[in-house]
Amino acid sequence: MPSRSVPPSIDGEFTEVTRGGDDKWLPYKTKRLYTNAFIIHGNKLLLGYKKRGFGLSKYNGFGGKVEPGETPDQAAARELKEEAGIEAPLEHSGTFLFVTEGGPDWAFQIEIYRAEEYSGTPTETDEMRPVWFSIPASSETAKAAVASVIENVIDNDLPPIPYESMWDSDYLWLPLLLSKTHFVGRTDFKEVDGAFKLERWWFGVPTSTCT
Ligand SMILES: CNc1ncnc2c1ncn2[C@@H]1O[C@H](COP(=O)(O)OP(=O)(O)OP(=O)(O)O)[C@@H](O)[C@H]1O
Repeated sequence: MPSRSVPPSIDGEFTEVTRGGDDKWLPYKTKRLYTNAFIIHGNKLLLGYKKRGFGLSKYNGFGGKVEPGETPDQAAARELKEEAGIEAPLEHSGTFLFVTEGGPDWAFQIEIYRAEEYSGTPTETDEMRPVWFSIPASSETAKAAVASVIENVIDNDLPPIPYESMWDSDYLWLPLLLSKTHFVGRTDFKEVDGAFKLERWWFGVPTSTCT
């Protein structure tokens, strides 16, 4: 059987990590840039509970639209400060394109960031309520957990990452972010009665990082 091609929006050499659904990728006219930032502190992950607007009642990283004249890096730092009240040395971790059937004719291009340190105190704002979750142990996170014990920031009483209250595609790429693996991806959703259903997806990592 011939191997299936990567989605048309993916440029460059990437090795597939996961895909699902058919190959009928939705068309879109333009892309709009957004950011999403995640703080990983020892074995804890900081998420925000969205109190208004797009993604209402979901847990997500902190982020929003890249404003005219801003780079995505600048927007990510600004949104983290505005929505969670903190600053962090954010590193770019991945990019994905999100298109919705029954939604706008443009695609969200979401630039994802991570940081393992931060300054300030996560503070609830009009838009987001920051909440810590525990990161499950794996070979990578076990190392972080050891570091947490040393730093005395370990906390075993936290709830696990609430994938059931997050975007349906988060479980596909969040483990890559947690393990510091750069990724690219594409998701197509269908909007039915205000709910977003994942229809097809593709995520990959740069071929040069594969062994
Ligand atoms: C599968 N789809 C998705 N998966 C994961 N995250 C997603 C997402 N689709 C949008 N997001 C994020 O949701 C935030 C919306 O931002 P949003 O509140 O609309 O922007 P901004 O803060 O600029 O708006 P206002 O100031 O309220 O106008 C922003 O972080 C964006 O990256």
